[in-house]
Amino acid sequence: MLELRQVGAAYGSSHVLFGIDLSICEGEVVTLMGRNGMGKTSTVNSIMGLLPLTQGEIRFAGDRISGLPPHRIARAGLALVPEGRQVFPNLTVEENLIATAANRGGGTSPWTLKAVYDLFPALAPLARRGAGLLSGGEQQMLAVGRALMTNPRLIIFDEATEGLAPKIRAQIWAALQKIRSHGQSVLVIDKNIRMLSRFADRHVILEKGRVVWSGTSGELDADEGISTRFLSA
Ligand SMILES: Nc1ncnc2c1ncn2[C@@H]1O[C@H](COP(=O)(O)OP(=O)(O)OP(=O)(O)O)[C@@H](O)[C@H]1O
Repeated sequence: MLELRQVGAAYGSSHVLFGIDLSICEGEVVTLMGRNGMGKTSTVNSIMGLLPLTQGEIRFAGDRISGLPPHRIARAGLALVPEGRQVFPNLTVEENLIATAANRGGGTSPWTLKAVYDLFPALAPLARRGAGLLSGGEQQMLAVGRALMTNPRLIIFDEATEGLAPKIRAQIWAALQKIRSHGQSVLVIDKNIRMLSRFADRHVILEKGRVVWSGTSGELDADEGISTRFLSA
């Protein structure tokens, strides 16, 4: 469904990605891991059309999407829950959810307002509250809900639990498990390797803008050295 072939990218003259290969099949959950500054967010930005490619190509659902503007890529069925929970602060919770509503994936049981409130019961009583007045955890739930309301073919979570209190973090992980059980294809970036190995099918580890390891959760669990070599601080 998503395929990156030999993707390179740069911020101006500063090259940060060097020939990334990555693929995600329908219904698969794949993680992108690596220490700080290794290129995870840059890879996501390349997929979403926010960072131009210097080499390679990105295909999604059979079509080439690299080179398209971000709104066209989103319309093709890709949704991003970015780092730092971006919601419209001047709209209410419900307006935020409705603002993005669509059925881009064309699924038969699309996400609706009710389904999002069932997923995050804490949001329902806040429906008419301005999103800018929510706590960090509530804003993150809303950011996930907004992405789901587009009914994407593939949803990308970039550090969705970063900086949240443990209780809220657990709620977001529980929601991600439910989203996954809907058969949703997911690309997830997070530092919690234990949660990721339980949650995902496959993993891709980046180091200095290159893929240095990829494999299944079983392979990751079987070799503790991988985590020490590529992930620990
Ligand atoms: N806007 C930017 N301009 C110039 N260089 C950037 C920019 N954003 C990121 N970089 C550089 O690109 C490289 C990869 O950064 P990136 O944010 O993709 O890493 P990351 O793996 O997502 O890290 P983190 O976990 O800290 O978010 C780093 O060397 C970083 O300094």
